[in-house]
Amino acid sequence: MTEKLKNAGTENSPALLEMKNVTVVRSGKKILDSVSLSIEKGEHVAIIGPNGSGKSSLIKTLTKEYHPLAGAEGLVLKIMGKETWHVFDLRKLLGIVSGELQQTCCREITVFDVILSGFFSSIGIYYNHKVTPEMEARAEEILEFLEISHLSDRFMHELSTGEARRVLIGRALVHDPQALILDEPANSLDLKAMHSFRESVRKIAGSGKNVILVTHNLQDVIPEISRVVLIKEGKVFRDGNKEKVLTDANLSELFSLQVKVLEKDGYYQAWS
Ligand SMILES: Nc1ncnc2c1ncn2[C@@H]1O[C@H](COP(=O)(O)OP(=O)(O)OP(=O)(O)O)[C@@H](O)[C@H]1O
Repeated sequence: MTEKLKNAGTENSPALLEMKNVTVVRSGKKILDSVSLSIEKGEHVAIIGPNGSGKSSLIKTLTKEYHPLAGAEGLVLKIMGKETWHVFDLRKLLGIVSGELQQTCCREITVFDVILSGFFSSIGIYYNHKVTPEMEARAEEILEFLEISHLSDRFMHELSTGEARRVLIGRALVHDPQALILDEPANSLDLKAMHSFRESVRKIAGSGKNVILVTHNLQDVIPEISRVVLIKEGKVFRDGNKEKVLTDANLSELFSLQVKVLEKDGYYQAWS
């Protein structure tokens, strides 16, 4: 057992995540296999793996969309020290941005309404939603923080992918979550959009929240992320310090391909 697992949080300051022996089975297949992973409050972590390795399933297990196989020996799944969560409270704690969410939001809804709708866990504002002046002030504050106030009245379906991605970060931030979880965040962003996106995420990483980045692309790993977890075939394959984990040998074994890793100014790239 690693030191990180032994020391997962304390009673007064619990770990953001404590997972031990978590196995998830879907359609008769083990998609997570005895996963043990602990993430401290405020820690920034990249979870990297090939397509189909189980990254999104791991996140869906955190958000209670997928459930671990009950009865596994030594099974633990705690978030902020608690095993049982109301899904609504969990959504306030974990701000999630994914490609799936972007597809759902790509409609005739204004940016301002999409951000506000984070308060109601909806997409858009409906007649039964009571929007308070405090909520509007918070939405405006977030637009400013992310430097996207100029997009406020634009419709989501008219935005570029990069702009929309930053709006979704804004939606995820309304509740001031402890963790921002980004699932394949920079997919299909061009160089400039990727730069703006990274700058937004770096700002959030500097604000004391956890940034948990799920990706198969090394370029997404911002310098603030110091720990990397490699996932292969539903298992934790490597877990540790970024410099020690992101090696040619580890990445080659992870992707079953000869891979060369390059680092420049705190950013990484993989060549095959
Ligand atoms: N609900 C489900 N029912 C059946 N199989 C599933 C389900 N969800 C995930 N899987 C399978 O579990 C495996 C892991 O999927 P997952 O989406 O977690 O991978 P991933 O690492 O996020 O992949 P990608 O990088 O392509 O998004 C895949 O083989 C997938 O087909």
